[in-house]
Amino acid sequence: MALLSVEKITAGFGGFRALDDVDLKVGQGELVGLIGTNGAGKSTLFSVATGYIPASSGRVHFAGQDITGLAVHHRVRRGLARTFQVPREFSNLTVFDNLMTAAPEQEGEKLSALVFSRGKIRQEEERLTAKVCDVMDFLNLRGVEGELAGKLSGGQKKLLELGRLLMLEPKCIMLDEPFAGVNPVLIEQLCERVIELNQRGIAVLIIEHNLAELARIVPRLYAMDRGRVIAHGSPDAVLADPAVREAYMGGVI
Ligand SMILES: Nc1ncnc2c1ncn2[C@@H]1O[C@H](COP(=O)(O)OP(=O)(O)OP(=O)(O)O)[C@@H](O)[C@H]1O
Repeated sequence: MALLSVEKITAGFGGFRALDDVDLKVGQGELVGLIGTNGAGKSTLFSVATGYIPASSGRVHFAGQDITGLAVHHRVRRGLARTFQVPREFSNLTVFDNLMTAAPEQEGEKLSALVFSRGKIRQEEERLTAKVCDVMDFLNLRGVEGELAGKLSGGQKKLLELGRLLMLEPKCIMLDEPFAGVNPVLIEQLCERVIELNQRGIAVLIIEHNLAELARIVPRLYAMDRGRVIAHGSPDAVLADPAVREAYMGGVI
């Protein structure tokens, strides 16, 4: 059974249909790519799957449950989380604090904390600090932990955004153009991290325009055009598909 299953999804903006009867599946621990020309509907599909935009018809299942009507934070709690094309870090907070604030629930912030012992709150803070340190080590962000996030390079912001996802302990991450605006050295680093996360069992769905880079790391690809899935399968098969070649530059890829 698929971990994430998007079934016959239609969604749009006003009278415009951005997604038209879209089916897509990501298996447990799978690494899947999603490609398509500008405006094909890729980000909208991410938004529908993660609850930012409602579907007008169709269902979304995650880990065997129907999550179609659930709010974003309930989907996150179940382990489904996404990044955005433009990272959404808190630019006036440090890297460390950005990671700290991404953790799902912090005892020290809850009203019920008033009745918790100080020791318990401190324990929770220590646990979170250790987790932040693990994430920073994993993403090679230790050297900038005290920097304001707004001052980071484009690539470091993408790493931080990935780090904020990891604080949520997700089962499935959806990465929206993780390599866009990132220098080649950091792209390499991001690729390695994504592959390693996947090897640890996290399912990954990646939207990427850098087809060569994507085809190198994913065993399976979906291609979209004008709101519909037009091909899926191995990267070689999808990139050779006539409908895909036609959609991209009239058949020149
Ligand atoms: N908030 C919105 N309001 C109106 N139309 C929108 C909105 N968001 C997206 N669209 C339209 O929906 C269509 C699909 O957009 P979407 O961003 O999902 O495409 P995409 O495949 O992610 O494109 P890109 O690769 O350029 O990011 C486009 O025609 C876009 O203009």
